[in-house]
Amino acid sequence: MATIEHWIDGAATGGVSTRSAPVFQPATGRQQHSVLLGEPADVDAAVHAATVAFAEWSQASLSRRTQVLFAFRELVNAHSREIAEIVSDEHGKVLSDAAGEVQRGLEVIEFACGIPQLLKGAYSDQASAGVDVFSFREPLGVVAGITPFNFPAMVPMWMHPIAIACGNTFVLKPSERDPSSAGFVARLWQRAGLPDGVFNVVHGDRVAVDAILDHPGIAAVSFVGSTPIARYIHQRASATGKRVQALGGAKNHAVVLPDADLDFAAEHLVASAFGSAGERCMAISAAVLVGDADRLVDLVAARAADVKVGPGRDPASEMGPVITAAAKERIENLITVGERQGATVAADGRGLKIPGYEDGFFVGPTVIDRVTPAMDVYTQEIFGPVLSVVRSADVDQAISMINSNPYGNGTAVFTNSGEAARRFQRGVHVGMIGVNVPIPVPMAYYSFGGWKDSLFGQSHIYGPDGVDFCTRAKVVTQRWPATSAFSEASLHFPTAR
Ligand SMILES: NC(=O)c1ccc[n+]([C@@H]2O[C@H](COP(=O)([O-])OP(=O)(O)OC[C@H]3O[C@@H](n4cnc5c(N)ncnc54)[C@H](O)[C@@H]3O)[C@@H](O)[C@H]2O)c1
Repeated sequence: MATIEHWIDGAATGGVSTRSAPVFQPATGRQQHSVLLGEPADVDAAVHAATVAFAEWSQASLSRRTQVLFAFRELVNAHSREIAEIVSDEHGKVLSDAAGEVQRGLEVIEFACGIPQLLKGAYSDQASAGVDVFSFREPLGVVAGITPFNFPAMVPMWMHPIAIACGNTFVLKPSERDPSSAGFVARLWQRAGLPDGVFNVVHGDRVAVDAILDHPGIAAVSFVGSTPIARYIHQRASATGKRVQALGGAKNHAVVLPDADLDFAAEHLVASAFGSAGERCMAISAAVLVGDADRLVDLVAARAADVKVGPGRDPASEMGPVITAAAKERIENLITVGERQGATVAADGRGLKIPGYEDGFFVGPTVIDRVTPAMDVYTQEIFGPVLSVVRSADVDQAISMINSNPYGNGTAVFTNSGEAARRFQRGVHVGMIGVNVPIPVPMAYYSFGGWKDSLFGQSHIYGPDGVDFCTRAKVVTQRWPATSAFSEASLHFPTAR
């Protein structure tokens, strides 16, 4: 059985790693291969390669950087089907979802293609004082990315194309549950002409993560994953003086107001809650219903029962399995606890067996009605195909429910009232808001991130904020000729005109 290796300084390597973890195929429940678990010395080797490569890459002409990025974009596009197949097999999501994830990654690469040419500072005309004052942005050095299992191709692509476009070098620590696309992408970077050592992959668990967080050669850490780990990463990386952005988990509410088109709302609730088996940071996890809740619950439960669950590679499947046997057990257990705490199960996905895939980690679409904010199924991030229905008296109660929740990733409102939508947008404490659409999918050209426990660190990820995160400004004040008449006081403390 194959073992997935690290990618350091332009080559696959086992490094000093002796530990490995099994990688399962969620549809069959069988082990597909293993992945090496990196040691601190493996991280050190990757950081060393990235540091050496930084000397050349940070000085590469803007035209060269742009050409490499365009070539990388072409290669990812040409191999998008293969990347999607790797993702679908290891993660379990249906092939169309995996292909969609690669497309979103491509959009970030396209955004990154323009960065080298557009990376600008500012100029201040101080000609009267005989000086020029200008600023420019420089890359930081070695940037590390630590990523979750749920978008194994896309989330790393939120990070490395922008970091590399800005002139940094990169060390990626992907999720150990679906690690294979990282090495595939590394080879595409190499074929695109990226110098060896600029993009490296170290697989592993918390041992490799801690080695990254403590490594003095790493300037910045970008993390996406669950809230407890995001909080930990932010604290530990900050303690060692690194720039850090850490995106955490989510509990996304969608509020349906009485004037909304209920069929339309039901369709979107189902697509958002059960797409990729609910393993999306922007999945709607709680539907807050104001008004005719019974009718909407019936519509959603009927649609949930119609979702075709099966292996990701079957073109008929609309939803695949969840990532691990442990995730299946945790999700099913939460549903049972919800029932015990007084909720009613309107569509039940527990114990689902798919013919021919009896050992797969399948949980069917589940709708739990009459959930209250005190129940575990509401307070915990489920990260599975479960939609909780909470009934609310009015929009203000719904807003205060959302704001009392520690997560602040995204939310949505379904209504035909512009005034209610506007009140909702202004009132909620979250980072991404959908109006008559589910939680918006992040786009490449604007920065995004959650509020509260969904984002640690000030900077958001990708888009313009990603460029700021991956660079720092230098301000130059210069006087030519060196001997020209100049008054320091006139520059910094101009006298009244
Ligand atoms: N906010 C966003 O945009 C966004 C996007 C995608 C996923 N997510 C979140 O990611 C989570 C799902 O992904 P996951 O289960 O892979 O997250 P996770 O936090 O378990 O793992 C993320 C990364 O951290 C590492 N890690 C795990 N435990 C660690 C520990 N104790 N010490 C150090 N490192 C550790 C993992 O190896 C992995 O690379 C969900 O909470 C989801 O909401 C958020």
